Amino acid sequence: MRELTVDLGDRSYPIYFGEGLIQQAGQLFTKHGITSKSPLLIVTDEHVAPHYLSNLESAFAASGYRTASYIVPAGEKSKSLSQLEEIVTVALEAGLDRSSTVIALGGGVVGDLAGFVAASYMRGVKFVQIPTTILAHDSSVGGKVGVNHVLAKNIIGAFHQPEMVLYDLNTLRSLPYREIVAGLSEMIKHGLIWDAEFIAWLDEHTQHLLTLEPEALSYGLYQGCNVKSIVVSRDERENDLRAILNLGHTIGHALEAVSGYNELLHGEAISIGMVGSAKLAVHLGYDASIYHETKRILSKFGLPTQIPTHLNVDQIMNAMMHDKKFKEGSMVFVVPIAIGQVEILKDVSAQLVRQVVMELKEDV
Ligand SMILES: NC(=O)c1ccc[n+]([C@@H]2O[C@H](COP(=O)([O-])OP(=O)(O)OC[C@H]3O[C@@H](n4cnc5c(N)ncnc54)[C@H](O)[C@@H]3O)[C@@H](O)[C@H]2O)c1
Ligand SMILES: O=C(O)C(=O)C[C@@H](O)[C@H](O)[C@H](O)COP(=O)(O)O
Ligand SMILES: [Zn+2]
Repeated sequence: MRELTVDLGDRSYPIYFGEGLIQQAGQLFTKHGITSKSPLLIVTDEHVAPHYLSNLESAFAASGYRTASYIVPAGEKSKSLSQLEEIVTVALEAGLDRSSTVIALGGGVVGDLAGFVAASYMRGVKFVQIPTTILAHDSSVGGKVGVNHVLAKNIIGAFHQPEMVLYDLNTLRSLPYREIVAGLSEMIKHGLIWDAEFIAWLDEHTQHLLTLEPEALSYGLYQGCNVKSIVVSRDERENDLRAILNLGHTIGHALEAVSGYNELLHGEAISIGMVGSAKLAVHLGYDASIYHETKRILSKFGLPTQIPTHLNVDQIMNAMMHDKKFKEGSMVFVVPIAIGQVEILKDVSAQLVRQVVMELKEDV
């Protein structure tokens, strides 16, 4: 079993990576002092529940914990205020109090939603992440939780760190291939923003990752989480450095919003966004090799690098104006300046971004 610590002083927490951790969940909760007279509330989704919910419930029962559970529809549309309200109803009916714990069993959608329930129920209860997608190596670490608004992604939310993260690598075996590919997009992002050696390793192990070879998968997830936890430990509330984790997200979030949150997967949208940021860097005078290398590695993993032609440029530009990095009329963009290194540029011209979006549609 691999282990990492997210270093946040007295709110530090462990990430455990291993096979069969769901079966050990009750023991790990007890080891970490998570006790509760009320039931633990497990939030999951309709694809994950049939595979893993009863195993998790049995593991808790074997350690003397009672559980309640709630299953949301799968997909981005469940990151909504209406789902949050449904879960709060279940929490009240099950008798959760201020000492209770909410558990996310699923991908980033369940993690963000359940985390926001934990952040807001009775003004905050404990939270544990049990990620079941590759993408969730990113979403389960760092404490960003929240839901979407029809006009903008993740616009209602909070920072609420988990007590721990239990990454049971066996769960990844049931992922559809498209979700494996999309999840690897954020792993590549962690290399592009911080670690050129990790990009070289990803390049070498592409097939091992796409086929879920156990040692490659475990190391890739570990190193992705390692980059994320270093950044979060240095700037938990995104005052400055943490914005680098947003590489590709200004364009990517806009693409998700204008396509109705059901066409592009998050990792796919971020892949296109990262190519856009690299293109922007070239327009700003950085070396063209950054763009070619970014596009090459993403394509090698089978990720999209072009905006679907039917999406409207004006709508994409409007959606970008709702980005949380858009401050006082200025577009803030994270751009790669070398492989493994990015810069946060304030005051990027909207005209130039528009040109990049148009080029991304035409694949020039
Ligand atoms: N909070 C953060 O820091 C952060 C970071 C990155 C992404 N996110 C958010 O995460 C979300 C995307 O996460 P995601 O890609 O995990 O999406 P997801 O949670 O929708 O999961 C992807 C799909 O896989 C299914 N699934 C999940 N685990 C499975 C398993 N083990 N076997 C079979 N099917 C399984 C789900 O039901 C869903 O259909 C987005 O909303 C994004 O904004 C948040
Ligand atoms: O943790 C972060 O910080 C990130 O930016 C990680 C992103 O991959 C993630 O998609 C995050 O939810 C985006 O945050 P937002 O503040 O732009 O909504
Ligand atoms: Zn993301």
